[in-house]
Amino acid sequence: MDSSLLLSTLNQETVIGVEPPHLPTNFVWPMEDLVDAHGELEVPVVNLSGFLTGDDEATWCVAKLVHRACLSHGFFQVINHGVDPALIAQAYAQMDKFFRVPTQRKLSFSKKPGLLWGYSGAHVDRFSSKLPWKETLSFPYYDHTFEPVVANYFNTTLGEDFQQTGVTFQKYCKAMKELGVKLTELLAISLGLKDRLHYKELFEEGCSIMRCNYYPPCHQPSLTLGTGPHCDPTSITILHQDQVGGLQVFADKRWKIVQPRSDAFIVNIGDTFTALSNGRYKSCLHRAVVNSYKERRSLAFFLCPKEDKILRPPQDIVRIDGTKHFPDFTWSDLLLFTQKHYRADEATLHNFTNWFLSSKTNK
Ligand SMILES: C=C1C[C@]23C[C@H]1CC[C@H]2[C@]1(C)CCC[C@@](C)(C(=O)O)[C@H]1[C@@H]3C(=O)O
Ligand SMILES: O=C(O)CCC(=O)C(=O)O
Ligand SMILES: [Fe+2]
Repeated sequence: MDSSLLLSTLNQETVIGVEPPHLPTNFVWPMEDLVDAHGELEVPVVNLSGFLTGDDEATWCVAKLVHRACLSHGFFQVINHGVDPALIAQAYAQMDKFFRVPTQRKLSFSKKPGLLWGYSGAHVDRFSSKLPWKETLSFPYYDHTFEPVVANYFNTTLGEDFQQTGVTFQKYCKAMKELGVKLTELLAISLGLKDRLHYKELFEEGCSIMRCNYYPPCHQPSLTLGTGPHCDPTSITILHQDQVGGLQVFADKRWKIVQPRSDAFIVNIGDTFTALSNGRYKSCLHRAVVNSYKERRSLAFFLCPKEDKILRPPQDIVRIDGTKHFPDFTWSDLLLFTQKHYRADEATLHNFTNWFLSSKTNK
């Protein structure tokens, strides 16, 4: 399907009294992915204030909460995280400015094949079925070169009328990286590691992924999905959703609604951190549904380790567990798998492990 035709499908105006055309079949998802949610997920609320100010007792308390949440379905939310609410509001405002740009101009920022960075409309450039009802803008964040990589990205790739967007997301991503690295410390504590900084050096020079998700209203929301069922292949996701609601987590054999909280960031464990915890912490299975009455936005920051670092769980954990459940791999290996060989879903890590081991034995 031609991208601009597809995008006019995504962004069609509903005209009162005029029957909208049927959803194109490539947006229709299988029934098993469309099962209704049942009730709300009781999301553990982790108050970070004591941990962030070095209060040992408060740290111990939240580490136990995080441990329980990560053992069950790899999902919790954090409050008193230290991120300025005004910065979050500016990020949404700048994201809205981008997605309001005329279709042809957005298409001019399209991702190059095989690359993550840039604009995508329903991933029509990558997939021909189960198209997600969303537009995305993805860009890199790293800080070990001391250049403002996000501000530069917007200036050079999107042009000077997006200069303020770049400045805003430079600040936003810096805040996300700082929070993310602190969360790796809290996760190390929750796993009982002697060295609470054990994971930190994996991420300091990593290139993380910032993704703005824009979900237009859909006239047949029950037939499609904004983002299909999946576990994030990355390590830790720090997500803010607007107040419209749509994020759902699969827990206790049911899809559960995640009630938006404007003062909270949602944190979910990804496949890479599941491997780094030797399988103890669950990679959270989640999806995003759409609706017929209002667009929905989410800001997803995917913390990623340095691409070439060998990823393996701490020896203490493997010794206690008696076996190492995943092969040593790099984030570069897993990212390549999701971008060139496999569409990330609920079984990415299992299929990656088989692919990775078979490709090694065939060498
Ligand atoms: C490494 C990544 C691949 C995806 C973006 C990041 C982390 C989440 C992944 C994704 C969102 C999981 C669902 C499928 C996907 C194709 C999507 O809907 O965007 C995934 C992303 C991607 O491959 O672009
Ligand atoms: O938009 C959401 O709430 C979830 C998006 C998501 O899971 C993702 O981008 O990986
Ligand atoms: Fe996700």
